[in-house]
Amino acid sequence: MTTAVYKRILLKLSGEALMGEDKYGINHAVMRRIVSEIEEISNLGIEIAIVVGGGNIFRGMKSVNDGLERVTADYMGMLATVMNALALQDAMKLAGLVPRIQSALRIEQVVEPYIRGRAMRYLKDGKVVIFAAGTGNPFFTTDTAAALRGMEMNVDILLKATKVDGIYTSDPKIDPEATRFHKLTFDEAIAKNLQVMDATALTLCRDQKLPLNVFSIFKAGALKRIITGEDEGTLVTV
Ligand SMILES: Nc1ncnc2c1ncn2[C@@H]1O[C@H](COP(=O)(O)OP(=O)(O)OP(=O)(O)O)[C@@H](O)[C@H]1O
Ligand SMILES: O=c1ccn([C@@H]2O[C@H](COP(=O)(O)O)[C@@H](O)[C@H]2O)c(=O)[nH]1
Repeated sequence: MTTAVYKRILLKLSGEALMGEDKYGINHAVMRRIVSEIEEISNLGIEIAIVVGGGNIFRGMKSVNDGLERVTADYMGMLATVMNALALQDAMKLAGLVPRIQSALRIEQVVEPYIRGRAMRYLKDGKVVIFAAGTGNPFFTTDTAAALRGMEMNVDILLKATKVDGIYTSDPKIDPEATRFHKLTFDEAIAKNLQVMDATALTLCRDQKLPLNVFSIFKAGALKRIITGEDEGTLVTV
């Protein structure tokens, strides 16, 4: 019998992961594969909260160079995460999961607003809660939203699902010599400025002692292996 070592998790899904090998947007075949990985751990009785990124559609900082005001660009980035959340919700429904989106920005005809108590109840009821629109504030990222919501939901661990299989000495997409860390402390990750996750998110996790595991969502079964306590990706602790 498979035994889970975590009861409740916060899964940060990178927006860029949702586009697979495409250049932009959502690749629905990739989305279905990701959902099937989530379904596998939901079947183990894990309570799952998700923060979804928006980098596959819009990144605030990038558009500032094209003449947008930073705050405008960041709101556009947050709205991009709502689009991803809607697509993820429908893919989850098709797979038989029961998702609920809560948004940090109020757009009530589309999704319900973030209400902590309600989100906690959904999790206890076995529903998958998708947090959209990041923190609701410009100048932040969805990594920081993941750390924040993870702490608010009292999760056991923050799992950052991305395109690379852990934290490397430098960006493995650029540096072929980069080597992967199995384990790190938050202080080491911050001091080495490893870029895989922003410093605000790392600091929040460190201060609240919320462990973090960075792994590849494209590696079949990786999510389940982490949940069952196997060594996968990079584990960051205090
Ligand atoms: N030291 C490092 N170790 C691992 N990955 C790194 C490192 N430095 C930079 N990266 C890059 O960081 C990326 C992980 O960030 P990712 O794009 O998943 O997060 P994000 O920016 O939060 O997501 P989104 O696409 O939603 O904006 C990897 O694809 C990798 O190329
Ligand atoms: O709390 C937040 C979260 C996000 N943003 C903006 O959205 C985009 C997309 O988020 P990613 O974390 O890069 O996936 C981000 O570039 C910001 O512009 C935000 O302003 N506040």
